[in-house]
Amino acid sequence: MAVLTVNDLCKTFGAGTARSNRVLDHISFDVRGQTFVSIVGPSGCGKSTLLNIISGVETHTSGAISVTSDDGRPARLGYVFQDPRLLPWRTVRKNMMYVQDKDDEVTRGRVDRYLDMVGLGKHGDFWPGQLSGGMQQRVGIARAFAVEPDLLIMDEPFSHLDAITARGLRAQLQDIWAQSKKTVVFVTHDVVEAVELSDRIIVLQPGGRIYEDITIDLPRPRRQSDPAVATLQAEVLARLEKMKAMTPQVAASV
Ligand SMILES: Nc1ncnc2c1ncn2[C@@H]1O[C@H](COP(=O)(O)OP(=O)(O)OP(=O)(O)O)[C@@H](O)[C@H]1O
Repeated sequence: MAVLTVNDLCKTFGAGTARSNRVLDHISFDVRGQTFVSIVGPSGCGKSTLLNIISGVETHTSGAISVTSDDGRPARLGYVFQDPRLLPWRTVRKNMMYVQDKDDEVTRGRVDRYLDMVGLGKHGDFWPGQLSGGMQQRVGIARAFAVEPDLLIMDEPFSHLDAITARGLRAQLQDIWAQSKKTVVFVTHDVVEAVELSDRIIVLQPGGRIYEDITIDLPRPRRQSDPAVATLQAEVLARLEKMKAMTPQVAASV
């Protein structure tokens, strides 16, 4: 069943003015439950705008979008941003509990379980300021999964981290995702990252159209050192280079 359905979606900023800017142009796709889908594309192609529309902080100009739960209740969304936005005056565990509806034993147990999954089971009573940037982002990831969302939106969660930390977090994200099988929409600039993590990659092109919708059919867990992963990464990168060559104005913006 589709958790996210995007149907003929358009977004124009400043519609009807001299500065009218069409950012998403008749986009249609859906995301089935328990799949990990990445949205990639050059800077300015509308990735963040699409996420903002999915999460409801931005309106769309036309078309339709819906997020559904599997049991008919209002769909619950979870978010992981570039910056984990932890409240510095709350401990790690209290940051995790802050976004939960209930403060009962089941919820506390779930929060501790997700903290464990990201390797921070012993850090629940730490203050955010006592953690490294990578550890803070792990808390952000655990916090989002612990909400048990119908759809988890991740907006370039590793882009502020150094390459080694990001690689470790990608491996951890794969593990936590394999255990929880949440439906994820993940935005990234990084095709290599997208191939490592995703069941499917939707490539947006400048002007906000879907250029390609690529199925990534590789066994998990995937590691950078795996030749099959590296081969597919090279192939998808080559396809993006082709897109850039076809739209020369992109080259300057990537
Ligand atoms: N609130 C807004 N008002 C007007 N224009 C906007 C607004 N938000 C975004 N835009 C424009 O929409 C286009 C797409 O922006 P968006 O941030 O969605 O792209 P992106 O693919 O996420 O880029 P990046 O990868 O650099 O984050 C850009 O031309 C941007 O200037």
